[in-house]
Amino acid sequence: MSSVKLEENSIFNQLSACGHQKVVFCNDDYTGLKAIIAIHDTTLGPAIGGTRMWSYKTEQDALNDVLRLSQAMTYKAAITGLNLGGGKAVIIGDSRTDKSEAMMRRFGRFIEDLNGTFITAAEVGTGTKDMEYIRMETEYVTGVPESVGGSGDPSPITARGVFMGIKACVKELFGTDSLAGRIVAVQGAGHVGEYLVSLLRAENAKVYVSDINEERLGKVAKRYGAEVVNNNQLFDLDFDVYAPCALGATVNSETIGKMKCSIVAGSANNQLADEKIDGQLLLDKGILYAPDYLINAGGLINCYSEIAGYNKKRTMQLADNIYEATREVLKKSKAEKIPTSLAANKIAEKRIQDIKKIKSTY
Ligand SMILES: NC(=O)c1ccc[n+]([C@@H]2O[C@H](COP(=O)([O-])OP(=O)(O)OC[C@H]3O[C@@H](n4cnc5c(N)ncnc54)[C@H](O)[C@@H]3O)[C@@H](O)[C@H]2O)c1
Repeated sequence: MSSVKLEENSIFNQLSACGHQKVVFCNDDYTGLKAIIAIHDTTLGPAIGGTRMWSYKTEQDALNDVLRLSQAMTYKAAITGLNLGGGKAVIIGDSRTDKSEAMMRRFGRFIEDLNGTFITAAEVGTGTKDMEYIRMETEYVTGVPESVGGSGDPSPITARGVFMGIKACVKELFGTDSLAGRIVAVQGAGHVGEYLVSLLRAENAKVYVSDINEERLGKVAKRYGAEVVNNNQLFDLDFDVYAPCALGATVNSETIGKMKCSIVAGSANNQLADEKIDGQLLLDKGILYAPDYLINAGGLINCYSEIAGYNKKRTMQLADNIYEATREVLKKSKAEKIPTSLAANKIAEKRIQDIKKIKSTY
């Protein structure tokens, strides 16, 4: 324990509060690059996480965001059984006007300096083209286009993981994981939503689908034989599974009050508006919630596969493992009478502690 006295709002205190290992501030006046790379935990392997480019109002906002997001990546990798740690990067700026090839390549050189302890991918405000620029300066980047040896669109893998999460919940409640005759409401007919609808329909589930993009909604519904429903009236309907595949925070005290379903399982990030309050509300109401960061881990699995040498069959297998991982979370939640979100966090933390212990021997 250090005897150094730190100011109340010191960065070191902030790092200690969430257990971060390292934060790197990257500055380059020529390209205008101002980035922060946060490495949360590398017990399980190199820290992986996307690079977000955003017009943060203050440096502190950027730091808060990168610390929060990198910690979440540690949990996601741990619970999915991947040998990866958690990290994240943010670039401060407007991705539409401030980005350039030189800036992204300079950022790639900062990543290279970290010698493989941090691997990045595309996130909000960055895309495959940016990853290609970063790749020119470092090999520690994933999510480059298929044409240059990458793994391409992760959405089919993400949908597969969500499908497995739904099946695990259905098994828990109904004793069989067959979806034939079950009713699933998919909110959001985008990349993941469309693949999910196709998997559900292939197993003869009845599917309601909603989206604010009418054209896309109509196309997806027609292609797979799903029923279009009004997004605002979704919770008036009776269905077994609510699959949020559009926005976060759609599971909150108001919507939980209206829900008639018995399962919540979808791809959207941060589905619970307040993890503690809403996790408990769902538990009290007897609604099974498949933690979002577990069942939407397909994107991360895709990146992992890219690092290990892409193999489609192996990648699908890893996504299928989400079934057993979800079963384990549900079992723990039931045994300890705790929300599934908390059960998932505990399982992730235990895996990290266990591996830390075995690595401590010479
Ligand atoms: N693509 C992936 O591999 C992946 C991985 C992990 C998590 N996710 C998360 O899953 C969700 C869906 O991702 P995606 O790649 O399919 O995105 P997408 O942008 O392709 O699709 C989102 C869809 O939701 C619709 N939508 C937006 N607001 C809506 C609203 N209020 N009500 C209903 N529909 C609405 C949009 O019109 C769009 O069709 C996002 O939250 C994303 O962060 C995606």
